Parts: sequence; structure tokens; C-alpha cells
Amino acid sequence: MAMVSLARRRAADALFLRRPQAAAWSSALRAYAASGEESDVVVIGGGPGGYVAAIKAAQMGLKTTCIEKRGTLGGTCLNVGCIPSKALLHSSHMYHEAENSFAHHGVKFSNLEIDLPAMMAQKDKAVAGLTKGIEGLFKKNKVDYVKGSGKFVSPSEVSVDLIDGGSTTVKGKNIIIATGSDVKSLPGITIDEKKVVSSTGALALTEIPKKLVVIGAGYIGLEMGSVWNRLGSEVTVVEFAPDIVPSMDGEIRKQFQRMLEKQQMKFMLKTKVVGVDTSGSGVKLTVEPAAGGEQTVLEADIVLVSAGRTPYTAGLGLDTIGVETDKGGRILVDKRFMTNVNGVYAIGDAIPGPMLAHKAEEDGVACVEFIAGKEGHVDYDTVPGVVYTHPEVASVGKTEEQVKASGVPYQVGKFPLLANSRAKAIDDAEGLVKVVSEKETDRILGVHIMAPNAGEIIHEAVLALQYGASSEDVARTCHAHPTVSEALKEACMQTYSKAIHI
Ligand SMILES: Cc1cc2nc3c(=O)[nH]c(=O)nc-3n(C[C@H](O)[C@H](O)[C@H](O)COP(=O)(O)OP(=O)(O)OC[C@H]3O[C@@H](n4cnc5c(N)ncnc54)[C@H](O)[C@@H]3O)c2cc1C
Ligand SMILES: NC(=O)c1ccc[n+]([C@@H]2O[C@H](COP(=O)([O-])OP(=O)(O)OC[C@H]3O[C@@H](n4cnc5c(N)ncnc54)[C@H](O)[C@@H]3O)[C@@H](O)[C@H]2O)c1
Repeated sequence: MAMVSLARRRAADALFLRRPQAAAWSSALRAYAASGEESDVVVIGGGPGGYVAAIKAAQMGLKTTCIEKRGTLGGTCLNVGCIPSKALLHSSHMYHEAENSFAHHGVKFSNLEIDLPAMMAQKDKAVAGLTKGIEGLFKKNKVDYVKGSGKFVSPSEVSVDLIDGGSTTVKGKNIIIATGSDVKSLPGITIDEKKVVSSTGALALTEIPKKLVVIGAGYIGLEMGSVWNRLGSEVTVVEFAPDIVPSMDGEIRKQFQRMLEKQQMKFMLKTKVVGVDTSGSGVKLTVEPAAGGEQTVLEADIVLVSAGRTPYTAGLGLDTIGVETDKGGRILVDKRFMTNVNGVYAIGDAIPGPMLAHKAEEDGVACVEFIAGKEGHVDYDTVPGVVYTHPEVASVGKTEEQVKASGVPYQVGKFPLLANSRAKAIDDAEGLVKVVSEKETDRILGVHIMAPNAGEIIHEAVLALQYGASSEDVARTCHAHPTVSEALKEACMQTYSKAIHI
């Protein structure tokens, strides 16, 4: 592929120059940097945002270097996030099914056991295989991989403390910050990763806790809570807000909570943790109503802190080059992912927007396309979200509450899984599909699915939103029978007309 000409890149640079400070850095230091061996693109961080950006840049013919301090590629997602959590969610689901559902299907056995070390080993094997795979992709695409911690010394130079000792300086015409996020700590609560753990500790417990208290009913709390609940822990989730997953469609959220309660998870909503005592053999948590009131003490073997994540930029030297952040520490970027400093870009969890791996990947590709002088594009209105419980809960677009608040007249279609033949056949019929479309045009505005494999089914809805489809467009599309996807077709029928099977 043809390399982007320097003249074109300079023209692009000139276009994005927004501050005198940026201009000063650009002329003096870029001239200096040009005297050494420099990459076209340097990426700091090898997570889904960073490694995808690096591969894309190399594929576009740009000389590319990626700096990663973890020792393995794949970032939070592959090492301590999406992948290990989904491995444990699957293993624990199999155990839970064997314990609770197999007999209904006429499959009987004795001596069902959990081998926790084997479960963890399968998770670790999946992680190791995938992270090594990214290293292979770097080699294949000729991305230079520097193992160490990067720090800006100028907008075009990053000094790296190498994992194996010593240091080096990496120079780049364009530098992308893809350093991701870290767990948000709560005042007065110290995460020791033994008794008070973050998601990282919760993914590597060596014993099944008898009692687990989860702080925060968001993605991590409900997924990791589900894992340990299925394996036998008594799980209590303490949530500050009045609802679990506050960003979810209200109707779906209510059914989701009922479903989790049926699975024996307990919820204390509108509740805050005011103290944690780890001095004894377990943990004692003092909680009180969010609005204030009588305090209660909860006892736990393990406490999981999952009250959100915060951008990770510590030690990166943002102050040295003057990169602007918002109050929450997220790096501010323009439409082309460039910060206020010319030639310095940021993507993924480190910038505003949903903290999701697929969003970080989209950012990475678009950012590199802009750097290469082309047009990049990320449609943040069609980024799907999936909670990988069982059943899964997936959504794209606007909730009914958001559409109502926007004042746009709308219509809603719903279809329960109880009326879906595949869900009934496999005895997994808890859930529903809900579609919200604009009344005047029937254009789909949001789709919300609680169903087995909702995280796969949702992509039909993502595509529909992306192409501006109406609910009738989806309803008139032939769907294979018997599939759970037919519930989406029927919900769409119900949106503009009437479903057949209810
Ligand atoms: C338990 C858990 C489960 C999750 N599950 C999902 C899921 O199922 N689906 C989903 O979409 N998202 C999930 N996420 C969120 C997802 O992991 C993140 O959105 C995603 O990893 C963000 O990608 P990123 O590239 O921006 O940052 P990260 O993946 O955080 O990668 C940043 C990398 O930069 C490195 N780094 C930081 N500073 C420096 C430095 N100075 N020098 C060199 N390297 C540096 C870090 O070591 C890290 O490897 C989950 C997160 C957690 C914690
Ligand atoms: N399946 C997935 O895609 C997936 C899985 C795991 C994590 N993630 C990503 O990781 C990020 C972090 O996950 P998370 O679950 O930690 O955050 P989250 O933002 O999803 O949920 C945090 C929850 O904690 C609550 N909370 C905040 N402060 C609290 C307090 N003091 N006491 C009690 N509750 C409190 C919030 O109201 C919220 O419900 C999310 O943004 C998510 O995008 C995604």
C-alpha cells in the first residue's frame, strides 16, 4: 500500500494545529526528531485500541512501533478483562447447567465436582494463546514491539524503561496514547487483591468464597458476581443507584434483576458502603441507605470493588507536553482523535465514551486512517453493549427512556422468549426482545435483547441501525427457523404491525 506523503501529512498537521504551544513543539522538536530514526506512528499501550491501531498503521504502510509495559499484548481485555471473564463465565455456566438443568433433559450423573485449579488453568491457557497470537500478528505485519513503560519527553519522543532493564527513546511523527483504564478506587477502601479485590483479583481466586459482597451493579459486578454465584458463593451486590446497570432500558433492567434474583443473587440498591474492616479473618462492611439512615454490617470472605474504571495515564508525562484532560482524567481529543498537542492522539478507554474493547478497536482504526490522511469514522450511536450473564443482555441505540426524553414520537414492539420455538425447544426461554422505532418513519432507534446468545443476535440490530433500517425492513427479512433470532423478527413485526406467534 502506498505510504502517505510527507507533504500530505504536514498539510494535515497544519490543519489540526490549534494552539501556539502545539505549534512551538511541532517546529522545534519535530525537526530534532527527524534527525534520528523515527517511526511514522508510535503507539503507547498494546490493548485492543493500541494493538489494532498498530496493526492497521503497519498495514497502511506506515513504520510503526508499539510500546507495552505489561510484558504481554492484548491489554486489560485479553489479560485481565473480557477474555478471562468470559472463560470463567462459560465454565461456571457449564457447572450451573449440569447442577440445575441437565436432569430436565434426561442427562443424569453422580459426583458433580468443581476443580477450580483446572477451571483457572483453562482460562489462563485461553489468555496465553490469544496474547501470543497478537505477538504473531505484530511480526506478520512488521510492527516493532518495545516491551517497557513509556513516558513523553516531548510530543515526538517517548522514553521507555525497558522491562528487561535499561532504557531507550522511541521517536515518532505521530504518537497515539492507548494506555487504557484502571479500577476506580473508593474512598476509605484499600484494594489488597486478597480479601478486597478488583476484577483482576476476582478472576484469580484460589478458593470459592462462602460470602462475596460486590460493590457496584455494573458490567463487572454482575458478570463476576454471576461466576462466583454459580460456583456456590452467596453473593450480595451493593449498588449506590436505584437500579442495576443504570444505563440499561428500564423494562429490560427490571426483568434482568428478577432473573438474577431467581439465580439467588441478592441486591441492596440505593445503598452506599461507608466503611470496610479487614482486621478479622473476613471482611466487615458497614453500609447505609444512599440518602443516609440506619447502618447495617455485612460480613464477607471477599469483597469485589467494581464501581467503575478510570483512565490510566499515571507516569505518562502528559504534563510535560501539556495534554489536556477533563475532570475525570479522560484525555480530550477532537473528531480526528488528536489531543490539543499537535501529532499526539488518544483512543480507547483513555478518552471519553464507552469503556469497551470493540469501541477502542474502532477508535484505533479511525485514528490511524486520519493520521494517514484518509477519513476515519466511528458511529458511537451504534456501539453495542453486552452483559455476558445467562441469559445475556445486549443492546444497541437508545433506550425507551432516552427516546421519550428526546420528545420524538415512537412505537415499541416486544416479543417474549416464551413464544420462541427454539428457546422453548432448548428449555431456555427466559427473556424478551424489545424494539423502539420512530413513529413517523418506523426507523429503528434502539434494540434491547435478553436471551441466550443475545450478544451474537444483537449484531443484526447493529447493522439495521447502521443502515437506517425500519422495523418493517427487519421483519420482512427471512430468518432461519428455529432460531432465537426469530424473536427479533417478531418484535419488529409487533413494532409496526402485529407479531404472528403471540
Ligand atoms: C473484568 C473486565 C471485563 C471486561 N469485559 C469486557 C467485555 O466483555 N467486552 C468489552 O468490550 N469490554 C470489556 N472490558 C473493558 C475492556 O477491557 C476495555 O474497554 C479495553 O481493554 C480498553 O482497551 P484499551 O486499548 O483502551 O486499553 P487497555 O486494554 O487497558 O490497554 C492499555 C494497555 O496500555 C498499557 N500501558 C499503560 N500505560 C503504559 C505506559 N506508560 N507504557 C506502556 N504501556 C502502557 C497497559 O499495560 C495496557 O496493557 C472489560 C474490562 C474488565 C476489567
Ligand atoms: N461485558 C462488557 O462489555 C464489560 C464487562 C466488564 C467491564 N466492562 C467495562 O468496564 C467498565 C468498568 O466496569 P464496572 O462494572 O466497574 O463499571 P460500571 O460503570 O459498569 O458500573 C459501576 C456501578 O457501580 C455503581 N457505583 C459507583 N460508585 C458506587 C459506590 N460508591 N457504591 C456502590 N455502587 C457504586 C454505579 O452506579 C454503577 O452501577 C465499564 O465501563 C464497562 O464498559 C464491560
